[in-house]
Amino acid sequence: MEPVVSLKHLLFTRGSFRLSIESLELVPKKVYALTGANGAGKSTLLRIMALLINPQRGVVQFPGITTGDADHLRRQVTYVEQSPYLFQGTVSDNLAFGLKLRGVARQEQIRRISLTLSIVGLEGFEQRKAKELSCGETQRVALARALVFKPDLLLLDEPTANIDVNSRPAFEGLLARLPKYGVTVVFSTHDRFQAQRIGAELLCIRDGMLQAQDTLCLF
Ligand SMILES: Nc1ncnc2c1ncn2[C@@H]1O[C@H](COP(=O)(O)OP(=O)(O)OP(=O)(O)O)[C@@H](O)[C@H]1O
Repeated sequence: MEPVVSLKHLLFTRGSFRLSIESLELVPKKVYALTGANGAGKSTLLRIMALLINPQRGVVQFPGITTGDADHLRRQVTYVEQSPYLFQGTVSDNLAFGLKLRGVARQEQIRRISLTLSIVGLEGFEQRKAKELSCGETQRVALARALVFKPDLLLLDEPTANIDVNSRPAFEGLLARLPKYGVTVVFSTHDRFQAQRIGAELLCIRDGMLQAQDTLCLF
């Protein structure tokens, strides 16, 4: 099976920090949990895969995504930050913004927004004010805002960090279901047992080095 993303001979340095990955291939429609201690390089790796920062050496390829050009590729690979920013206006406004920019017709916008909100468990939230949502709801809207583009690869930086323990199982269930919609998910977490609960494959980084994929991730 062709990987969604493939990293080869990657080296990224920033001051004394060094992220080095000889080879990593992520297969389609799977969930990966990226774990490791503070400062291990999780966010850096996600941002490299999101093409937001460039490594000094090595290649990041997307053989599983049929690309016309760099813009097309950026649309198929979406990244959600740990504390996502929703702008003022409704939930629907937040989801429609990128669709409008991409020239999606109004009726199709409405259809996709409603479908995506139901995927993240926020049916009927279209007209809710974005700034009046709880942390957990904000996180779901941010996820919906990324999913509405139907990405092939979804990169989430600590998506459950601001979600309380009671709401966490529902959010984890949501992450586990995403491959059903054709998405490959990579999310970072400090909770290595979360990978087990979600049925995600564990990717462990220690001091900027990716550990062998079946290694117990202790840090
Ligand atoms: N904007 C930046 N400028 C300079 N150094 C940075 C920057 N962002 C991160 N770093 C450094 O790069 C290294 C890797 O950071 P990164 O954020 O990738 O780690 P992480 O595993 O995501 O950490 P955490 O679990 O604390 O979020 C750290 O040493 C960090 O201090």
